[in-house]
Amino acid sequence: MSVYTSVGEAELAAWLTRYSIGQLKSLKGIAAGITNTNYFVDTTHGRYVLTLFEVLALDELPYYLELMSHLARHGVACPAPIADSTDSYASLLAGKPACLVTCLTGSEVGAPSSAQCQAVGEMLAAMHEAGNTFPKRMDNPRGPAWWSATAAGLYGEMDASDAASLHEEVAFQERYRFAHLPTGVVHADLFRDNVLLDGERVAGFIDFYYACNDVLLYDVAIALNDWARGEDGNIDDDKARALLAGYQSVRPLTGDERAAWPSMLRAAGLRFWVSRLLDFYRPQAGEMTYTKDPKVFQKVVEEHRARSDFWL
Ligand SMILES: Nc1ncnc2c1ncn2[C@@H]1O[C@H](COP(=O)(O)OP(=O)(O)OP(=O)(O)O)[C@@H](O)[C@H]1O
Ligand SMILES: N[C@@H](CCO)C(=O)O
Repeated sequence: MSVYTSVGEAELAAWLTRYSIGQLKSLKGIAAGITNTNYFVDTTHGRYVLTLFEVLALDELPYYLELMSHLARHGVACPAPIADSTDSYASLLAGKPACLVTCLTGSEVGAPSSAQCQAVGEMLAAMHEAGNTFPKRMDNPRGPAWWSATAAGLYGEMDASDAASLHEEVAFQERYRFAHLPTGVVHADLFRDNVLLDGERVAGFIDFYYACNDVLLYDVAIALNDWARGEDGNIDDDKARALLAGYQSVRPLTGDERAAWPSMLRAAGLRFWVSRLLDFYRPQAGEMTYTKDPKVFQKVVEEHRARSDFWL
């Protein structure tokens, strides 16, 4: 259940007068999602998605909403934010920062086919290319400095062999410098639950709230570690190759990127291993998240360590 903030029809109708999207017909809470409150909003002009932000503040939203607008304008499949009469994408509703975006077709796919993985890889590369002309910047709040410091605070509470494995990975990554690799706008959380698919077509990437400027290859590795991972936790070779083939059909990897790829797959796994450990050991009071299993990403990292074929 993810309607944390209730909005009444009268309150919404009054807020909608700032938009040029017709009259409110109905609103319906969206059950999926864990961070924000989402509603489908039907007006006389069509269907929109209303998001009330439960964590981000109003002044933090322009980077993300302007990025989505930029990407949609460039033909990347993602929701387009709707501007109000002050030309803003967000304002307060029921005391929360809120925005309206276009409603996409399609749905989340838990067990994607290789063709769907290929389509996601291709759209990710299109997103990276379109991001080249986005002028705003955002540092990655969950980069190497973050995961090293966060892991350091958790070793003492972890099982000794898990802590040793985590420490080994943090130390391994500290020896790598990815600064020479191509950078740009990355989604940074392109998991299966953040993509709507319509058959084999990507209907849209959603949830851009970890997007930032970072190494492009990192985004490919994050996506592959989730999209190609089967129920047994192992990476499926066909899906991994398909995602990479889709990506490279738009943006072929450079020689430096190919050389960095095995370490980058581990770095991308480490980031989610650490964030899931943090949620597990330090659940935030009042934060509306349920803990996802850190072991899944420990296994991903340890498998990549032992791997010899990286699908390139
Ligand atoms: N633009 C959109 N068009 C159609 N459906 C959407 C759109 N945005 C979100 N949804 C639907 O709403 C659900 C919840 O959205 P989302 O996953 O963004 O929730 P959240 O709580 O904001 O984020 P998260 O769950 O990742 O913390 C999605 O699974 C999707 O089904
Ligand atoms: N996609 C993340 C959660 C949101 O950042 C995970 O599965 O750990």
